[in-house]
Amino acid sequence: MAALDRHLATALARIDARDERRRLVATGAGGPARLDRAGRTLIDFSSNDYLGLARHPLIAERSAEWALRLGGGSGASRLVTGTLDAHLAVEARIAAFKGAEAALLFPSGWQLNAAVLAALMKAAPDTLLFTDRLIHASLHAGAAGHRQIRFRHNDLDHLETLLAARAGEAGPRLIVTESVFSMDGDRVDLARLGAIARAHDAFLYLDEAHGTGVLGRGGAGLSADHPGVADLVMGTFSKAFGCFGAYVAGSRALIDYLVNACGGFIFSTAPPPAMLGAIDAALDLVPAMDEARATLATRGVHLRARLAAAGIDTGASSTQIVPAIVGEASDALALAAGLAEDGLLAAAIRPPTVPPGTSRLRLALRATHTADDIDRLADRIVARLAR
Ligand SMILES: Cc1ncc(COP(=O)(O)O)c(C=O)c1O
Repeated sequence: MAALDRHLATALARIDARDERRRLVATGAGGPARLDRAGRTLIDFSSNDYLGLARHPLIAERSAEWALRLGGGSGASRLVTGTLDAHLAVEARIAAFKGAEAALLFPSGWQLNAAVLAALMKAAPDTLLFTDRLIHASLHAGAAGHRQIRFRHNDLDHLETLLAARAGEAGPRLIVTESVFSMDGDRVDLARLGAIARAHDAFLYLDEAHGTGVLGRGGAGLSADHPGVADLVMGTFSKAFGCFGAYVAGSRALIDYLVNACGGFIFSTAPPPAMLGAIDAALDLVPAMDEARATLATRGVHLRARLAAAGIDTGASSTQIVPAIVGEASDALALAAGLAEDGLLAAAIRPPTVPPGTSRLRLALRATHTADDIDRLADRIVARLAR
């Protein structure tokens, strides 16, 4: 056993002692908004497949068709021989979908944020980096090595105060936030944020991982309803799009810079044809899914009303992500375990993912949940918390 192995074992033992050991559990498909686990079918309130597209036949078929026609792998990075006509065609479709000059594909949203934010900071290391307190872990990875000036979550007054306090300092300004926050389901006030960014000559980086496909004109995200406000918009195809991969959209100059300076793009093999085919099919489907988006919004309104009527805090949620905030980590874990007995899968989210005292169930709704599914969930949460 190498010395490092002993450190790994010690670290794992510490995780065990804190009761925080996580394990991978195999999960199978179990029908619309259902999944199979350990021989049982559960109603799934944990996945991010908001439009129910992950098992859509058109996505699976086109993915298979492009793999059969173009191959299983791309063979090299995009700048060497990895760029196919299909990459350029899909990127042109994404740019049109987002109303942007240009777009670039990445293998995942995590990799994109980690690589793209780092590349922006590299262009001007004296950049003042303003970040919402609740930005995703991948954005922290991108900001590594740089001081973040963090504003209270979605508190734009606080952001303005911080920007004003540094008005005399040198260096460009960069604001990083999300359109829909993954643990709270609340959204940013993009019109006001845009005005603040303009007033302070700040570049606005917007993560639309949870907004893409769900919000905005044709599901193009919140930014689609506020053209020109964000300088850079990223999103992922792994959630509402039901497939995999991620995009960054913005000006031609921004995308050209990333092609030339973003290490996570340059030194990574080009996304494979199967991924491109799946995204291409989802781009055919998503803009036409206004009815599914309306159903999803209605389900959220109904669930929040049911939980509020029972005195359960759902925070500032206004989207398909509804937290049921219960307080202590042990309470959230007990509630999730109880719901699993009832046939309902809902993830318990605890510190450090959320602040202490705000442990919760993160309820992720889908257009394919029925009204009865939502009522059953609300009934069981209310009954279990009343015990
Ligand atoms: C806000 C946010 N950004 C980025 C990501 C990463 O996206 P992906 O799952 O495609 O890696 C996630 C995924 O959980 C997310 O919630």
